[in-house]
Amino acid sequence: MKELSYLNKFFLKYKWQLLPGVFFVVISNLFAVLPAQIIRIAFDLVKENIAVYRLFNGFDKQGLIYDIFANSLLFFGALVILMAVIRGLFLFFMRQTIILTSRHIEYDLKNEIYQHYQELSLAFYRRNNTGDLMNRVTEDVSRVRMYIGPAIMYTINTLVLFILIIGAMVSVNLKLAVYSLIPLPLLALTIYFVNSIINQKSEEIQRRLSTLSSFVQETFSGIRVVKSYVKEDFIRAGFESQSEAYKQESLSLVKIQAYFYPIMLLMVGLSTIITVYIGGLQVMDGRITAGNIAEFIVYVTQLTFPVTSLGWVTSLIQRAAASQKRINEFLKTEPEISNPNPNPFYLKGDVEFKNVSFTYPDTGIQALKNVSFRINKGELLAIIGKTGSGKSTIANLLMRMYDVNQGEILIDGQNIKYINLEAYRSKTGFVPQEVFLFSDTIARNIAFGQDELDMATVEQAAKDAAVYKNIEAFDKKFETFIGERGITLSGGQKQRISIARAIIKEPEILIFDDCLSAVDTKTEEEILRSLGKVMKDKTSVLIAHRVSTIKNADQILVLDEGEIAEHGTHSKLMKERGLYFELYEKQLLEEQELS
Ligand SMILES: Nc1ncnc2c1ncn2[C@@H]1O[C@H](COP(=O)(O)OP(=O)(O)OP(=O)(O)O)[C@@H](O)[C@H]1O
Repeated sequence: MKELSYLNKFFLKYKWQLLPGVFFVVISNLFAVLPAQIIRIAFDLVKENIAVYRLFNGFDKQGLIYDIFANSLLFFGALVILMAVIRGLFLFFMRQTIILTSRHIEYDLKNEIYQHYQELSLAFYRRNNTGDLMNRVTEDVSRVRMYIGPAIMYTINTLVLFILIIGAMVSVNLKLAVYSLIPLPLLALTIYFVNSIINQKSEEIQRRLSTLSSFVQETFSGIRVVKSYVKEDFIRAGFESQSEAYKQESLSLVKIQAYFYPIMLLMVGLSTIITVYIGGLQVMDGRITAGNIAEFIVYVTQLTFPVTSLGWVTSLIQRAAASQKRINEFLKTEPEISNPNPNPFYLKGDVEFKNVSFTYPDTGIQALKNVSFRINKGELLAIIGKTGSGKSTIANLLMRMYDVNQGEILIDGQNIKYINLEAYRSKTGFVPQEVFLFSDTIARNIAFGQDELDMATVEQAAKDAAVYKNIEAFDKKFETFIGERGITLSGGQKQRISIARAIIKEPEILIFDDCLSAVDTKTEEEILRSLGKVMKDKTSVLIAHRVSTIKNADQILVLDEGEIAEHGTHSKLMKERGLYFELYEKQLLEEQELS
């Protein structure tokens, strides 16, 4: 319950919508209780009038008495209908205020969580899986809304109705009131237990369903592997057993649900029988009228739904509290990387690593050890090294996806931790190793970093990334849709679109993380030639596996197990006859064998 207090700020924000809602609940309940009293008056009237009518047996006036009697009954009937209509009107207002507000709060909460997600650093996304992130912003928020809307509305409704009805019952006859109310707490308890079981079962079904969907999603994404290994039957059997488990859970839920209504009706029936029996005794003793019994039966029926909702509401609140706890866990997670400095920052492009060491926080893998180098504005630094030697880690640190453990990274002479991060990132073009393109048009994918789509610059960026001709060859050219609903691009095309996206920002620093791996050496040369123009006067970091890609760089770093093994220009490193030289010779040999 403590967790739910997080929502109080929203209640405060929407108090002028919620307070009238509470008022409408009270009024609607008043009109729910009044008809019972009208029914009592009408009932007693029927009894008295029948006696009077019989008295006039054989007299002319008997017809007149009948007319008066019938008209007054019609009048009471109309009154009950009127009350129901007025009640309906206020119930409508009640929903329009309370339930509507709950939707507003749901919207605010979703946006707050999403906003917070975006502030969290890469390490957070490594720790938590996407499914979990999605669930908290959708499923959990929906459960919390059930507390804000229906749970609160029904709680107030039940409270008000209880006070009004029990007050009315006690004022008529205390003994009858106590007896007819006895089965109701039992009903509330039973509903609570049945509901808890239903919730447990529903959650289990939900879990089974998501396992089933993940299974289907994964097997369809990997359908090429499934088919090539002729594993269709094996996969089908897996699907069947997952479906069977889902079916069994669903069947057991249906069984429990089948108990729900009979139990409820049994308890209500018990209350009515007790009311009629004890009420009858009281009428015989002359303490109440027969009309009072009718009045009490209406009261008991009216209490049924609120009592039922009491059990339901309790489990709703429990579920909402558990969901809010999960949401709070994420909301209270502090971003490890934050923007410390809102002052404007105009990036020039000098970069320096000073004795940088870095260990990944979750795995404890030390990826860099005492790395130092300096790149002046306009220079090209190339990084080469075995797989896992720490090349991408340098790119990650340069984008400040993580903070270093030891040493410092200086940008234009200032520590990267203290400069305006947004200003810095917006002037740094990063092409990651794993290309990610959105399910959107090619034009919008390239223009991702732009505030407004400008086709002239999009086309220029495509030309600079040497992908323009490929795009022009598509039917819809730059309007071609890519991703799940669109065409499938080749690995090399994707890489070049990703490059175009980075250079369209006109960045001062460019980082290419092994983004030419999927193109042949001829295309690679073409890309490097056209990129040469873009990279002129800009600071660039080029991570590559092929020596041919990087030999013209101003400086080359050779990394080995997180350390700089060699550092210098191509000719210097060739003279040293170390790792770089070995790599060069090996790759030269491979190329000769291929050609
Ligand atoms: N996000 C991460 N969390 C934990 N450990 C990581 C993470 N990324 C990389 N590592 C580890 O850090 C080390 C250096 O990895 P890095 O990606 O920098 O190597 P690389 O030289 O770029 O390799 P490749 O050429 O294969 O891309 C590896 O041992 C890797 O397992």
